[in-house]
Amino acid sequence: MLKVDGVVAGYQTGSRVLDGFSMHIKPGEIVALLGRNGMGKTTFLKALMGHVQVAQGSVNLDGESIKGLRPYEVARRGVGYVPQGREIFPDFTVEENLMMGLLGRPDLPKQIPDWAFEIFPILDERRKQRGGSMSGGQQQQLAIVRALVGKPKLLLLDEPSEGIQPNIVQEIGHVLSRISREQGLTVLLVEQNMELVLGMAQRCLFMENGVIVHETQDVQGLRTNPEPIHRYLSV
Ligand SMILES: Nc1ncnc2c1ncn2[C@@H]1O[C@H](COP(=O)(O)OP(=O)(O)OP(=O)(O)O)[C@@H](O)[C@H]1O
Repeated sequence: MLKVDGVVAGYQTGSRVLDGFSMHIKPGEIVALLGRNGMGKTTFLKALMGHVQVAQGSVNLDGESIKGLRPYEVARRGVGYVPQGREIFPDFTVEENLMMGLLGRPDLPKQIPDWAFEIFPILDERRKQRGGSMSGGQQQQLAIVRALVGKPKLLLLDEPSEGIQPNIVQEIGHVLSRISREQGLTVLLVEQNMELVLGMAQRCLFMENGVIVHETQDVQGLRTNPEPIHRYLSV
């Protein structure tokens, strides 16, 4: 469903944070993208979304190029993005934040669907509460549901566990795995928390200096043979 070939991208002209980056994801798959700080994981998600310009290479979603599209156009093609740090609107209520998730999808009804409040029940209890007054974990749940109300077929998550208590991390993992299983949602997860990765991912890609350097299909095998984790993630 997503096929990326030879992507070169960076922040200044000529910079190659992504240096010929290639990967693919099958429909309904949950793939983790792993690597040390500064290797280009966030840059890749930004390049997919159109926040960072792709200088070379191709980016195809369901056989159609999304390279060079603006972020709102990428969202309309069915890509949801939960950025690092969540970036919810702190002065808006839970409901208002969720409405923002519908803004990019003029084809959908301008009403938050009931199911949005069933994904994480805490959001139903806190409908009228300001996003900024909630815990980090609740804000992350809000950011995820805000992306889901736009009905993405591919969800990009950038370090969703960062700064969040373990029980909420676990709940997020369970919920997204279930949605993927039941509804065929494809997920690309950038994450440092190996418990979340091992609990969710069906395939792991290890990234170094702007390219994928290793792939493992046997995610559970990383528990008994963590050598790639040590090699590509330890500092
Ligand atoms: N806005 C920016 N302007 C210029 N350079 C940037 C910018 N954002 C990131 N970089 C640089 O691009 C490189 C890759 O950063 P990126 O954030 O993609 O790494 P990462 O693998 O996601 O790591 P982290 O876990 O620290 O977020 C780093 O060298 C970083 O300094």
